[in-house]
Amino acid sequence: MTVTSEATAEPLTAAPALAAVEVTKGFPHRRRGFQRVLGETSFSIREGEFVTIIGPSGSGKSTLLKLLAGLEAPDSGRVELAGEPVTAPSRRLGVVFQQHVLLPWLTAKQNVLFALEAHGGSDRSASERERLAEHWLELVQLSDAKDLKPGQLSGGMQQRVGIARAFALESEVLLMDEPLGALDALTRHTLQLQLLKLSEQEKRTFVLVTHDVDEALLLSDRILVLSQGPEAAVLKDVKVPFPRPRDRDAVESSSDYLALRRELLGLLTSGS
Ligand SMILES: Nc1ncnc2c1ncn2[C@@H]1O[C@H](COP(=O)(O)OP(=O)(O)OP(=O)(O)O)[C@@H](O)[C@H]1O
Repeated sequence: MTVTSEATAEPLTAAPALAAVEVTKGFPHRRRGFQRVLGETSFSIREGEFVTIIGPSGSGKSTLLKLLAGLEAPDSGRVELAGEPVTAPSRRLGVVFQQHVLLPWLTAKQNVLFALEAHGGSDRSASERERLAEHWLELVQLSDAKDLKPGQLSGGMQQRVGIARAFALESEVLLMDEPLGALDALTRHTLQLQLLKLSEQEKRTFVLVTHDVDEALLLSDRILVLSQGPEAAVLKDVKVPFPRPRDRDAVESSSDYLALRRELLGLLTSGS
């Protein structure tokens, strides 16, 4: 099924930071030989926007995020970053995955520093890199644990190191694939608020993949709902109207909240 995206219909008031232009993507399939996962999909994300991609399981959310990150190439169409084609991963596109791969022999701070050194370390002095690492670890409330190694940190703390590391790299766009997906409900709840605060303080563009409708409503300016695959596309582009800065209570007690939540859950279950 190919669904026309409504996302492109909305007038752009700021430069598109990231755009998917008629992208398609498929993979070899055991029985069918080949399966097209994403049908022709187009949308634009403005500079400074927080956009979340939700959709039924297996609809192609992670695949789409990998295309946006330049980690996979589309079969047709293109991804553009500020008008330039994205053909490979770059420092301008940061990525956070569900499982952070922290180097087990390095401390939390050394993990952040290692990434800073690997990604253009020569642009900054050693003391600047130190300052950045400390700054981001403080913002995710890990100053006290900065000298501990991953094996000494809880899952939520490791996830926060990964988030600090991704933010420290200061990419223009931060793409996050279920960054809180592997966490227990309470830790997830707390980290959602930290992510909200960080994203509101930072002037950059965010793209999040999540299964969690409440997380999407709390964090996003816009939610792109993917249709049920195969050949998924953007079924609906939902604007999230809650004013910023946000807090969870204000968002969840807003008169629009329940209606939007119901609409999103309806779209996810109907998928068409
Ligand atoms: N490298 C690959 N090779 C073959 N098939 C793949 C590959 N990557 C993804 N797929 C298939 O593409 C489809 C979409 O996968 P994807 O992980 O993008 O979906 P998703 O919406 O992120 O799923 P979920 O919500 O369950 O995480 C699935 O059927 C998956 O098996």
